[in-house]
Amino acid sequence: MSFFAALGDRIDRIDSVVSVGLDPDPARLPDSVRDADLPRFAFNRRIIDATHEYAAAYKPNAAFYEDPDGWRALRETIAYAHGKDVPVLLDAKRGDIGNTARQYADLLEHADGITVNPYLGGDSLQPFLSKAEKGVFVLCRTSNPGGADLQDRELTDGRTVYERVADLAAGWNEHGNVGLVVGATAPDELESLRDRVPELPFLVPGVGAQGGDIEAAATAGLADGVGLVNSSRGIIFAGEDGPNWERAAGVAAKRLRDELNAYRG
Ligand SMILES: O=C(O)c1cc(=O)[nH]c(=O)n1[C@@H]1O[C@H](COP(=O)(O)O)[C@@H](O)[C@H]1O
Repeated sequence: MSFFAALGDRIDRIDSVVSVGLDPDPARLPDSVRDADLPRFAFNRRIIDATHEYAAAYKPNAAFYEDPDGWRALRETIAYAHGKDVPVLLDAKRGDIGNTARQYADLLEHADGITVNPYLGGDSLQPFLSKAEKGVFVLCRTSNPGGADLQDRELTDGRTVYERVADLAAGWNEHGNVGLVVGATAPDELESLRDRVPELPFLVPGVGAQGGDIEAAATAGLADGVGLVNSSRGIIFAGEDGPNWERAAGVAAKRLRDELNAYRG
């Protein structure tokens, strides 16, 4: 089954579009997991136990795993999430010349989808796009303050760079496996992109710790009901190092689901 068909099924089954970001910052891990063989996996496993009934997907960001133990923790995390029947989107933001991109695309062996960077153009993304059953989310209008520096620039044809990316991504969607990454901190752009590429599901990060717009995320993020709204720190560190940190994560995931559902209608 294709990534978006499976994601749509999961969204319908649990009535949630929440993506739980698994970004286990080592400096913030609770004491109770620090002595585990793989502390990041021990943490993620307990977060997954506490949140899976609200999680349409998990999104581990590769930055938190790029060392030998980290890769082991990531693989265990993905397998554990799959054991709970939750798809996993690897937030890797990759993009490179074809020969290198083919190696990066092997990252998709274990995950169900990936985030990619369009800066090197269409050929650099082919190794990802050609994996028809995997989801490929193209960075379009990012949530960080500097996202505007390049992405909002106007091109000679009057389009902004992020609009051009959206148009290109729509053209790359030969297998129906392409989505866009659009931050909730840019609600106007989010809404105009929904009108521009109505068929593309969005991954919308930036709610929670970055203070993004939940209403815009819930209304503009979805294409025919399919899309994801991600919170990482706002869920996984909701209880910080308190004794009930897992419970706090579960409560935060449920709260985000309910807030989004109030606007999903
Ligand atoms: O691709 C992403 O997921 C992403 C794109 C973007 O524009 N902004 C953004 O915050 N992200 C990621 O989404 C997550 C947000 O984390 P929190 O701010 O803790 O919710 C991090 O893993 C970011 O790298």
